[in-house]
Amino acid sequence: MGSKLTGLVGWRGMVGSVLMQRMTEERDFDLIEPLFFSTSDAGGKAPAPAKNETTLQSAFDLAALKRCEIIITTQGGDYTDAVYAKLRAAGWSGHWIDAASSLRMQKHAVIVLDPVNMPVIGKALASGGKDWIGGNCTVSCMLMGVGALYKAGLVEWMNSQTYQAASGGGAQHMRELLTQYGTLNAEVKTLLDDPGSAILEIDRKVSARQRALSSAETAHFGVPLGGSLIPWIDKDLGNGMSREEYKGMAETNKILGQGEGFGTPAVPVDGFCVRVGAMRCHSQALSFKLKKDLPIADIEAMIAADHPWTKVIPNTREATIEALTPVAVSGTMTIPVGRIRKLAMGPEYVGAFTIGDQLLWGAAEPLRRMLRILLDAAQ
Ligand SMILES: NC(=O)C1=CN([C@@H]2O[C@H](COP(=O)(O)OP(=O)(O)OC[C@H]3O[C@@H](n4cnc5c(N)ncnc54)[C@H](OP(=O)(O)O)[C@@H]3O)[C@@H](O)[C@H]2O)C=CC1
Ligand SMILES: N[C@@H](CC(=O)OP(=O)(O)O)C(=O)O
Repeated sequence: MGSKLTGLVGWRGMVGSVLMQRMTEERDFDLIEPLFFSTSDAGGKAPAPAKNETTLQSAFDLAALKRCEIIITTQGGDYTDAVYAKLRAAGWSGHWIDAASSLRMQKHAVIVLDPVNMPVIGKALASGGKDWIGGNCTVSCMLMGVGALYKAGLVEWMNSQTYQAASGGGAQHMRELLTQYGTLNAEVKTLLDDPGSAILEIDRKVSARQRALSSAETAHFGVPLGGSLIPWIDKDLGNGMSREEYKGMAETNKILGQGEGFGTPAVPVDGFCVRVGAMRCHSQALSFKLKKDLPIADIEAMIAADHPWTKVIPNTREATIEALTPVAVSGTMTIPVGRIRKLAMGPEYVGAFTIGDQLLWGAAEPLRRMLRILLDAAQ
């Protein structure tokens, strides 16, 4: 083996660039023949990991796509909507690995997060599954942190309150956030430079500038995010819930192979999803009702033993502010879980706080690992 023709679509985007970086670090390109696609530069030069196929193919050319045994796309949902069904209708029976949400809840698709759901992936592989979709970043990062409790069947329900980074919106959203921070700083720079200036005057000027940000300055988030937050992410489902909040319960249960479509009860998962001014880490405060009263030490031990990337942070002020922040986690594969303690509601109620880099475990890494699973299975 070692030369499966693998199509890469979306490789120069933000998620795609992180995927390329991880594939290079893990030497995945040694195991495949990559074929690079583009929606904007067909005929151009493919990037460095290219071997024999050095010309960019059109990402809408079904004949070129059909040549691939595996296609990995991080191009986005509009691309998936435009191409996937046509490609299958044209008789393509290869493996489709996708970061977009479009196909996630379809019956034929598996949401991939192998440290959590390898048995679900293995079962689908054995029965001829071909569609492998990365989960919502918040859900994937949460399950990478506390999946051990779900796997042990301990969770009666879970409430989550998220603090989601600008990167979840895309590259332009990150730029907008930083530009807003700069604008606000510039507004009060002179006052900040004067240690004797009045803080309420600084606050007044910042608030006035935030409210005066133009539509161009808030083009991506719609309202100011720098120095503020936005308690709504993704579409309005019309039932009081945001689509991001809906994904919490739907995707968590589907990843675990339970609930609708699996003939078992779903674990209730609900809460609020909030955009904050972090760069690329999604943080979440979780409250569990467990099915039994377990000592905190046992819960910590289960989480710590689950897989190599999770790390229990002692529930102390020092350890928390050192290791349980987006700044500490950004760009790393570690999923810290801290603030683990019993809640006042009763002995079965447990709280935790977890953080994950939403471009790594939240987007690129589960796709990369699925590629490896397919390559291993073919050996
Ligand atoms: N952002 C996130 O946190 C997450 C995103 N996803 C999924 O991944 C999809 C892609 O997201 P993301 O990577 O943020 O999207 P990007 O906007 O960064 O990239 C998408 C595509 O835009 C085109 N593009 C146009 N201009 C540029 C430019 N200046 N630099 C780079 N690419 C450019 C590229 O296509 P081409 O080369 O063909 O022109 C690229 O593949 C999302 O739509 C979503 O479905 C999933 C989980 C998390
Ligand atoms: N909606 C996520 C990012 C994302 O792309 O999610 P999904 O893959 O479920 O569409 C966020 O804004 O943080």
